[in-house]
Amino acid sequence: MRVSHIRTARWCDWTLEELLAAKGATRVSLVVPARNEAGTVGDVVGRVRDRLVDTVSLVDEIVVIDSDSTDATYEVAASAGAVVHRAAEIRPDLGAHPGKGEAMWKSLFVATGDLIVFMDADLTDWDTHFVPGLLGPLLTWPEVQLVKGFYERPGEQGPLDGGRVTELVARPLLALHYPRLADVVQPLAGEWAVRRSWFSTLSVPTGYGVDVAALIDTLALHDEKGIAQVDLGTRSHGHQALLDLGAMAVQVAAAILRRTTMDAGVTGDDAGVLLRQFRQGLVPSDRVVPVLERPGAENYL
Ligand SMILES: O=c1ccn([C@@H]2O[C@H](COP(=O)(O)OP(=O)(O)O)[C@@H](O)[C@H]2O)c(=O)[nH]1
Ligand SMILES: O=C(O)[C@@H](COP(=O)(O)O)O[C@H]1O[C@H](CO)[C@@H](O)[C@H](O)[C@H]1O
Repeated sequence: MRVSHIRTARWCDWTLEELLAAKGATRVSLVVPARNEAGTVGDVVGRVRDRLVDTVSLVDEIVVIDSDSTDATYEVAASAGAVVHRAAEIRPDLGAHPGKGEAMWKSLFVATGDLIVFMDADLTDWDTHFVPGLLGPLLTWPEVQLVKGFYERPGEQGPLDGGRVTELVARPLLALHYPRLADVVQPLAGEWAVRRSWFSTLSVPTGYGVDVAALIDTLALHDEKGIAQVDLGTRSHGHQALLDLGAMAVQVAAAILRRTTMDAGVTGDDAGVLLRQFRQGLVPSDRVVPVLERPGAENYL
């Protein structure tokens, strides 16, 4: 049963020449949120700079938002040619929170693009065609506000489908509450692109709920026609431990449920969900998982 139709393309549906012609005076920012990614962020920045900034002018700036790193992420990204900002130092009057979504929200105060392409910093198997692929629909289909990437995920035991949180949390909750998004192949993909004018109106979860929240909010206001997805080929990334993915799952579930009538039950600046996990049998290990959301950045621009 086909429950929805999300317009789907392949990254190679547009040539670079076509995209450059469609781009005209539109500004494009690549934004990379990065927390302790000194091992991979230099490659992400360096290759995009080499292929899409220095050689052709598809990307106008590469902005790395250093999200409270304790390693050399800042220095590595800067020497690879990115404009680097520490999330906590952007608009200090607005406070600072940990998390990927916070880094992406704060990027709106420093990135200058009309179009923003987000890419994770922990990519290991990827290529620079991700960026033109994600820009294709935004540059050529005016009704599209948000473009989601999808890909095959090669694994040691053959291709993996979605990641663990994708398959066990996001997809089941979307099937229950947002069946119109069932066609979205990778709802949590960190590689997506959006019009600044739209993203800056959105409430943004500070943690890992950011990606799915933007998808749901785009559907709510713009219907399926506001969303496109692009096949980017193959992609591999670093993996977190299962217990850490438990915290990601809380944030993804909170972002989805908050958008239904079933609020996750937490509000306010110190909002957090107590997650009790068990290590070595019966040893409880508690953590408070932040599920805070930032109001649309346009309120502060
Ligand atoms: O507090 C955080 C956590 C993650 N990230 C970045 O968000 C992206 C995706 O996060 P992560 O790699 O932790 O997720 P995974 O890919 O392991 O599921 C990466 O570029 C991280 O460096 C971030 O900027 N701040
Ligand atoms: O899909 C998921 O369950 C998680 C974790 O994936 P893995 O089980 O480690 O491959 O990955 C998602 O979230 C990440 C953080 O935002 C993104 O980087 C991935 O693209 C996304 O698939």
